[in-house]
Amino acid sequence: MALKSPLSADNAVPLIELRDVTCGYGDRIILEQVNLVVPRGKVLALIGTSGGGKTTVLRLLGRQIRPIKGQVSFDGLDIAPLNLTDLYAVRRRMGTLFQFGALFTDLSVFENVAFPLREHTKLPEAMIRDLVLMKLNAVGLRGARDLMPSEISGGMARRVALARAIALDPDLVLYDEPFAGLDPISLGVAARLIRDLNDALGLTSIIVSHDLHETFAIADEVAMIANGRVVAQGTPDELRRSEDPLVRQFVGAEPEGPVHFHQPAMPVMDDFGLGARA
Ligand SMILES: Nc1ncnc2c1ncn2[C@@H]1O[C@H](COP(=O)(O)OP(=O)(O)OP(=O)(O)O)[C@@H](O)[C@H]1O
Repeated sequence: MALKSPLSADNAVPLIELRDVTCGYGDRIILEQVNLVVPRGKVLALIGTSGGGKTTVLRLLGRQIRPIKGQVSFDGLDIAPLNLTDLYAVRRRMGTLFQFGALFTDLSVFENVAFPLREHTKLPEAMIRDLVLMKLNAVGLRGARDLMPSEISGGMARRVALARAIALDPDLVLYDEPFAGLDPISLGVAARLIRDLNDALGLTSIIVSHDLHETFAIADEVAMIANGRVVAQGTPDELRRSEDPLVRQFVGAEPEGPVHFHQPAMPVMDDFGLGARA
């Protein structure tokens, strides 16, 4: 398969589309009839309650899990029937930055960013060097190339992970909690960088985050997932102004509302053995 599908040039085709997707783990349904469109060039934030299924959406896109029903399309291509070679070609077009960046601790900053290039290409060393330094420059860390992960701050580590995520010039970058554990300044820097790289490199980005303030500041669109469904999708302003009780509860951080606080469980009396004693 060609690295880019013939549909790549067609801007009318969204880069990502989930159509009526139902999926879960074992017998447990997590997402039900979810529809989600991510237009090219945009930054989409996925927000919602813990355990609502945001990371599951990212797993669907990488086909780490498959839908029970419905279709997941990348660049107009249904990814469910792809053979492994074609699936890997699609995955190469997706960069990922998962929680805390997870750098290889025994590799230098330079080697961390070079890793995907060495794994997935046969480029000569001189070209790998240039590409790595370009990516490190883009995140402001060209000067940190020889440091080890233990010698850099958490914010710097996140930026190295970002350079690694874009090493192969992906079309799509998936961020799962990219701001977790960062101080407010590093968080602001990381958020701005995600936005700037998205625009400068012509990427499309999906960010799963609980940091609504930073996420709303950089996202073009926000989709909220609750109770297994996309309950709202719109611009940050549209979500802020939403009258939907679910959205208001979450965006306004109100403890009471339609989002369930408790995981479904047997009655509390039964769990503590009190039901039978009455
Ligand atoms: N591999 C798995 N096997 C079984 N259940 C899983 C698995 N991964 C996730 N789940 C369950 O699926 C639900 C959705 O998980 P997911 O990680 O997608 O939620 P999330 O919205 O990303 O949550 P958070 O904001 O806490 O990261 C959770 O209830 C979780 O327990």
